[in-house]
Amino acid sequence: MNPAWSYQGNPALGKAGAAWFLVSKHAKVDDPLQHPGTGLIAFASFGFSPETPAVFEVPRFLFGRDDRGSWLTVAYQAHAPTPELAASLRAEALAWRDAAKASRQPPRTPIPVHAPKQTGRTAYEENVAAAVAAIQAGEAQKIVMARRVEYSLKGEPDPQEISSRLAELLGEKYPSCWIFSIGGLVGATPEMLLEARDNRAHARVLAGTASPGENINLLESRKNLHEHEVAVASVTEPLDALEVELQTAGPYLLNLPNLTHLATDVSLVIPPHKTLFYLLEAIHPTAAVGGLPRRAAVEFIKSHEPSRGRYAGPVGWVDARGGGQLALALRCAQVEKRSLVAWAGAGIMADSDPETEFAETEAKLAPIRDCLEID
Ligand SMILES: C=C(O[C@@H]1C=C(C(=O)O)C=C[C@H]1O)C(=O)O
Repeated sequence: MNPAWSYQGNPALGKAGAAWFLVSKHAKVDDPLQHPGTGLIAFASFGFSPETPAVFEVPRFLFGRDDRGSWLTVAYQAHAPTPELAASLRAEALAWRDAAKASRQPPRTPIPVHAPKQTGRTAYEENVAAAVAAIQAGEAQKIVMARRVEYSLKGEPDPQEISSRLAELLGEKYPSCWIFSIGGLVGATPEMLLEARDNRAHARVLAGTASPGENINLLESRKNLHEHEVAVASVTEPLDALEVELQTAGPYLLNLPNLTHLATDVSLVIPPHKTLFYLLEAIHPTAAVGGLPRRAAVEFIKSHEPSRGRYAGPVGWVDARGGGQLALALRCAQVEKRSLVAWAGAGIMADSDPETEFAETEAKLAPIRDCLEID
């Protein structure tokens, strides 16, 4: 279904924010509920780097639900909106909802795929060794290296159905994570880049990981604590430079079904007349997915990895009141016509071991792998 509004091209986050500000300012919004998720909403998924085209759009119809109830939002563009037009769109939306309810309850059974042709293990371990060498040579302090794994889908897949099924399965298996499905990128992420409501925002920074069977106490591991500190500083330092008032709480242990992370919460006050996008542009990519210094790490990533697409980019939704949630697109896969492309990465420091880092990416692929039936 065509969106009511979409941003074309590959915007820098600040530009996307400016476009959204204009749309929000000029839109006529009738929203009797006025709570998070109601009113004018856009779904957004940006690339890890600005060369990747973003998906940023207002759906024509949106069915929302929270613990207070459910609602329907209809969005449209018209020069001279009339009550008749609104009524006919509402009728169309309800018919669409009923048809969707009747036809497709995605089965909650694993998605059949072929085993990947290659794990990419050797290439990944070589990349990690190269990153360690670059760090030891003083080119950077931390570089996050990621790998992509492609599963081909069996049978005659319907990408829309695969996306809904993957989102359902992830929601069931990873209830404490943020589930997203935007433009075929589907995942269950534990990391919140920035969520905003009124003039307050909040981030959850993750870095430092213990995989199952790895017998370490992250809160006593110098390597992991240092890796974590670097990631937290990559969020707080740019915000301090913008004179944003902030507080941090952490590190603490975040236990997930597949692994444990070191986590720090950052709370901040959004400066007057500034938006979520303005702050995002200052911190993305954080050292949780890029590295330190940011520019050197991103250059290294670009010269050693294929394009990450929208993996490790901001993903979520924004409203017209300056609120929203933009998480980091991790633990996710891009659904293509005949394949599913999953990504996972790990933060590399001077003393990282390629085999251990590979094992960590395997653990980070678990959420996607848990939803597949691999032959
Ligand atoms: C890069 C990923 O995860 C990030 C890297 C982490 C680490 O290296 O310890 C931990 C959490 C995430 O910030 C990923 O899941 O692909």
